[in-house]
Amino acid sequence: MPYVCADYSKYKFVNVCWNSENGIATVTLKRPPVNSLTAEFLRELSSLLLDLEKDETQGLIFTSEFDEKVFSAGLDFKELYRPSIDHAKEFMSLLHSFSFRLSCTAYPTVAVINGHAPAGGCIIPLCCEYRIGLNNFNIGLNELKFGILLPDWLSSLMIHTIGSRNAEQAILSGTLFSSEHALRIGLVDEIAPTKEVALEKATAFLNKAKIVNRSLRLDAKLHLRRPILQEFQKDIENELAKNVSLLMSDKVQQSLDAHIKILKEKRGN
Ligand SMILES: CCCCC/C=C\C/C=C\C/C=C/C(=O)SCCNC(=O)CCNC(=O)[C@H](O)C(C)(C)COP(=O)(O)OP(=O)(O)OC[C@H]1O[C@@H](n2cnc3c(N)ncnc32)[C@H](O)[C@@H]1OP(=O)(O)O
Repeated sequence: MPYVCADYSKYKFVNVCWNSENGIATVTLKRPPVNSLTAEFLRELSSLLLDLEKDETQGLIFTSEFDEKVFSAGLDFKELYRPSIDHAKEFMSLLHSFSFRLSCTAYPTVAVINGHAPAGGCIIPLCCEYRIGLNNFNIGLNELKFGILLPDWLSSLMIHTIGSRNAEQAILSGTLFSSEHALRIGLVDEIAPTKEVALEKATAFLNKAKIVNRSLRLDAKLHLRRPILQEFQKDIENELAKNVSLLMSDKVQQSLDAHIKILKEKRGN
């Protein structure tokens, strides 16, 4: 029977509920207000994956504390506006390593998407093996709309999930899909009426995975995900440098500035 060694209470931006009967960890993202990804958050998430691996977790469910509002708003605009070059490099490297690690975990993974998941907010769900959405949320890689070229590994995750034709149309048009549309194109696997039902469905998916030998399953997962994993590992230094220079470019910085202003105006700040 699995047992917990790591001290999960040390984490600031996630709540980990580890079920010692079935070895399933439910990880609730709770970085207010919208679970946007900062370097500190990514560092924490990466360290969490290592702890879960050491504890021989049998399955992982990601969900958000901000139920029916937002799963994750993607990369943190405010942190990425006029960063130092060192911070930009560190951020891109953390984003890359966390996404890679989540894509090839030894244990099965599910995202319960209980709120909006635009742009980088879709990264965790796409790295997971299975996605369950609630109604009335938007999800998609809409980066091109605000002048951000996706890293190859991220396009590749989308292609793996919804197929090349759908991915081409989705990425090139920068579409944010409603939950019903996301279900039709396979961006989510199921829709649930409530978070509780979604968590039950997630557990059912993870229980199904248990009937397969763990190490055989991992071999098969790595084989089936080889095209994505190759994109992650391809020319890493060059890819990271490309993303850093895109982030530091005037065009992207102006776009971030405009977005921050739009969000401020929306709140009447
Ligand atoms: C930029 C990177 C370039 C480098 C390229 C290299 C690699 C790229 C790899 C991946 C690309 C990914 C890019 C991204 O993810 S960019 C971020 C895209 N995200 C968005 O466009 C979402 C913007 N937010 C929203 O649409 C809405 O906030 C929401 C998520 C739908 C929630 O709406 P709601 O009405 O519930 O809340 P508010 O809008 O009032 O917001 C509340 C609060 O949150 C702040 N906030 C929202 N989004 C972000 C964010 N992404 N980063 C930081 N802060 C955010 C908002 O400002 C409000 O703050 P306040 O202080 O006013 O309370």
